[in-house]
Amino acid sequence: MVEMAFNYEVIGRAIWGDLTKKVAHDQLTTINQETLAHIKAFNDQISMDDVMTIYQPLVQYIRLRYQQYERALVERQNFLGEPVLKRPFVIGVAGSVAVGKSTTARLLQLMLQAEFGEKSIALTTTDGFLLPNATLKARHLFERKGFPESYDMEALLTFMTKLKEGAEELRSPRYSHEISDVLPNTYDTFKEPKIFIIEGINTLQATPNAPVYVSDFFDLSIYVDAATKLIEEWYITRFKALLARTAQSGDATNFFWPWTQMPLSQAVEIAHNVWQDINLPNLEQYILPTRERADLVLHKVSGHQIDQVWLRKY
Ligand SMILES: Nc1ncnc2c1ncn2[C@@H]1O[C@H](COP(=O)(O)OP(=O)(O)O)[C@@H](O)[C@H]1O
Ligand SMILES: CC(C)(COP(=O)(O)O)[C@@H](O)C(=O)NCCC(=O)O
Repeated sequence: MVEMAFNYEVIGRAIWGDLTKKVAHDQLTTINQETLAHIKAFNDQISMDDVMTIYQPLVQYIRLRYQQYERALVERQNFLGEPVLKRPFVIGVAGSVAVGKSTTARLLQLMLQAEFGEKSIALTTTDGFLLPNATLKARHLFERKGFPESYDMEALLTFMTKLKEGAEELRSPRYSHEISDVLPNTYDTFKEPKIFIIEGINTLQATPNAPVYVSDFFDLSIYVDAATKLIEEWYITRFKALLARTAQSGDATNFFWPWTQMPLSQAVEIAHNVWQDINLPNLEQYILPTRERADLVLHKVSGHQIDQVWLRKY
């Protein structure tokens, strides 16, 4: 049996946190008050200690990788005697449902925007490429939501191809956790970003019947990891927050409304069952086995604190 994580350099929080101190001062991004305010406004639960200790060195590392990427692109086009193309540097973020992928991706977007400019950094999620709930139900796939067959992988691969071809304008369908469905005719649009972040449970998965993987389009991949029991806890906390928001809105058409009309303990029990029957098997069978594909693993412990960063050696 091959030991897990054997292909990674496992770097503890304190050592990782010290890395930016070794970067020449003129290259160091200082997180200004404005960026901190944006982060707080987006999620006030995010620890500022994590922002400084984990994310600041990570942004430095991404900048390094971005510079290497740009150089390689110029050298390749020079070799071919062709003009240099505008191809975004693509970062994929993977991990379980509710592990914190979208929070990590948004945090990275805000921090990279401070460095590269707001318009340069775009973000989308593969949730938008899920088949709509009505289609999943019609195909008897609703209990398989999040599993590979519940996505329109062809549309996702077409999107990735256009993105890397440097399309001038591009759009991706939007998913809403509030209604737990893809929003009809609602898109995010992108105009030639320098860095494109795409997050989703399936970003490192193989694509059945297609010659390429989504991750073939990535220049850097990140897997957000944690013990399964903790992720289940975070899933339930998020569920309760969504219920509270729905109850407060008084919107009886909301997907979560029926759960607001029963005792909380009963609703939470249903959520535990959804975790047990859908999201946990998906994690064990399809998501966790992709972890070792990632260039970098952010390992979380209680309270979402990152205790280790794993950097792939080979
Ligand atoms: N760094 C963090 N600090 C505090 N809470 C977090 C952090 N990351 C995620 N969360 C919370 O954990 C839950 C799941 O996070 P989310 O980003 O929605 O996960 P995912 O996109 O992987 O499903 C949410 O309630 C979110 O607010
Ligand atoms: C949309 C998802 C597949 C992916 O979610 P995410 O990683 O954004 O949390 C997931 O949230 C989901 O809906 N799973 C199906 C079972 C459930 O309702 O949780």
